[in-house]
Amino acid sequence: MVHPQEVDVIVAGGGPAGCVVAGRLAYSDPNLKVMLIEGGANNRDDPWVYRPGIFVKNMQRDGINDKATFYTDTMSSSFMRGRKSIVPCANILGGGSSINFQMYTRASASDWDDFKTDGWTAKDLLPLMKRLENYQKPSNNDTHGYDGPIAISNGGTITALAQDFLRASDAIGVPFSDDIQDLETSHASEIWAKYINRHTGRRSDAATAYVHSVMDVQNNLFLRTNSRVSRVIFEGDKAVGVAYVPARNRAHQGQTMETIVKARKCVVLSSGTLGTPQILERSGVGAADLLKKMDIKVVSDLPGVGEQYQDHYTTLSIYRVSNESQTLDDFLRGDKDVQRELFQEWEISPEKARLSSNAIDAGFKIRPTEAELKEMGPEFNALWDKYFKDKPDKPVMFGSIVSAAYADHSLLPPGKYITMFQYLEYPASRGKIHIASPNPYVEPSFDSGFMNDKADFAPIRWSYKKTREVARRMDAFRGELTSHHPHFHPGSPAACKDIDIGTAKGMLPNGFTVGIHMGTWHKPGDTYDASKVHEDIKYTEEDDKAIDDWIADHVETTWHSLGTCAMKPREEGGVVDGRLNVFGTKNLKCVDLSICPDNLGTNTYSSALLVGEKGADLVAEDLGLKLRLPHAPVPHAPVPKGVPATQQLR
Ligand SMILES: Cc1cc2nc3c(=O)[nH]c(=O)nc-3n(C[C@H](O)[C@H](O)[C@H](O)COP(=O)(O)OP(=O)(O)OC[C@H]3O[C@@H](n4cnc5c(N)ncnc54)[C@H](O)[C@@H]3O)c2cc1C
Repeated sequence: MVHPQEVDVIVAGGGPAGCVVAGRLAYSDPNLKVMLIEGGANNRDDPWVYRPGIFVKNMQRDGINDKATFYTDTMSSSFMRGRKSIVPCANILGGGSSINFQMYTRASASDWDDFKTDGWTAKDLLPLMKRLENYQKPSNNDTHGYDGPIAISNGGTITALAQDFLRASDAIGVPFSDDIQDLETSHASEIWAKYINRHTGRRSDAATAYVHSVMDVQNNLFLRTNSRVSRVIFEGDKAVGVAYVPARNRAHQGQTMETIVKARKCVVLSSGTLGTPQILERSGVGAADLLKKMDIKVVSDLPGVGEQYQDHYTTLSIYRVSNESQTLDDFLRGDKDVQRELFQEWEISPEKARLSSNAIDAGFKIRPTEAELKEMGPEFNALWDKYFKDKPDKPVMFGSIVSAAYADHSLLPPGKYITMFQYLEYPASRGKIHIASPNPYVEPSFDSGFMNDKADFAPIRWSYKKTREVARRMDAFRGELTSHHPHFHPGSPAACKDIDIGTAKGMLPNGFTVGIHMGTWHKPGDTYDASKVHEDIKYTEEDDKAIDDWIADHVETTWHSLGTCAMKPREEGGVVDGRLNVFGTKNLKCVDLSICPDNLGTNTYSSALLVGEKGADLVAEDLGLKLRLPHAPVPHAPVPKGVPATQQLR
């Protein structure tokens, strides 16, 4: 199909939010011409996207993987002991939803209320939260939806390790709940849901749900992939179109080859937290000082563009588990027989296959007790008083278990592993991103800001200890993989102990070196006794320092970027108003997670979809349209029944 040079609405960026806006608007009126322009490739029916269990492959940085863009800190950071952080972002249609880990959580009600913007309270947004979901789990509350395009389920299998984790979490005071994504619970564990359709075993990505579904039944949604939007075209302060360039600048000796498409009604920027501010700045919307230095004509002086970058912070610790445990390690390591078996299983019965899962089957949200708070130091306590104390629905940390090592297996000893992820949900640290040139191919200047507020160390330190106590209490626990833990002094009682001797001998029964003794180098742990009553490990100040150094050396993105084009008053550094209009412009909206003025305690796919749904409503209102519900049938997925699932046996 030849693409028109003029449409009604242009959506720049095909992540979750952009897919929702483009798909909802196009479906609402077959006469409305909508163009979605995405920098990455089309994800349609890509088996490396839709098979859930292979998601880690999307994080390979081998020069071939172009499903992600890897943003690297421009300067090394003294807060991370001279290190630079790397934040991978999606570069494919569907955005993060095509490559993410598929973990389903939702923000707390107070997170939305804290936006302090009309129309954006949790109560206002609840109908939209429901509208997007095809919730396929049993539920104990009425906050979920059953007729939407995005499937949420427990996936094909849940490992016994997840049950082991839940039991051990209970033993340290984190109770089990059926559903902690009820917008209120902040201290409990659950079987962690996934963006996987339980009937098809496929990933539930936003492009398949909102865009391919409409393109299958209508011809007014024009999709342009591998095309990077370089800038918005303005007539005065009115957005009238965009210019885009080929995603890879291989032709024409580095010259930019722009194509212009006109938008009769409006332009929506949805290029994500790290993409959208760059487009704005290249278009003349940003801090006037910065733009003038680059000879960019100022359309609207908005110093908040690209500022207040936020994320969640991940540390991970890896543990040995028994040889009998069901983990994905052999599959991930590249064992051909295991890979063949698992891929075949997925082809034959995806509804119950091991690959119809992300192997992240359980997790928790936690808040500290009074006693724990006392140990967390003045910086965090000041933050607690300001941010958490009066908001009982806000968790401080998330923890989850992966039934495998989330690591490069070529660097690990043989064996079976679990990974404990620790996620800081509301960091106080802030970063920023700004263009370094008007040229869309030049890398921006990026400061992740990770750990630049000291208050962020204590909760991560606390949650490392918590998840370690959980791991030690699991029946399957067989030691700590010392390379993936803090380097405690070898004489400290807190020092990590690697694989237990029984597990080592079971794994390498003919090994002559198994169990040899050489001082601190080789000292296999005692045989593990699962029936033992555990005492919490006691940490000294020196131990805590070792944990903080480890945090500085290893803390990373949770891939949950937000906040660089905040929805707040212009005089407070805001970029968009409550209707997502960019201040000082006309017919231009930002609709993605860049608009969040504050953090959201959740894995952010649900929030990106929600911002997309809200954005779709706002544009529809502007254009005098009414959205058509339910949405077009999702390809490959059975039509939702619109009723809550029961605990069906398969
Ligand atoms: C590796 C990874 C793992 C994650 N795991 C989870 C998880 O398990 N659960 C969860 O809830 N969330 C997870 N997330 C987060 C979630 O996917 C994101 O929060 C969500 O995708 C953000 O949506 P968005 O629409 O704001 O932007 P994005 O998803 O970033 O989409 C932006 C889109 O715009 C495109 N783009 C950028 N610049 C341009 C340009 N100039 N022109 C045209 N197109 C452009 C990009 O290619 C991308 O497709 C993960 C994210 C990643 C990257």
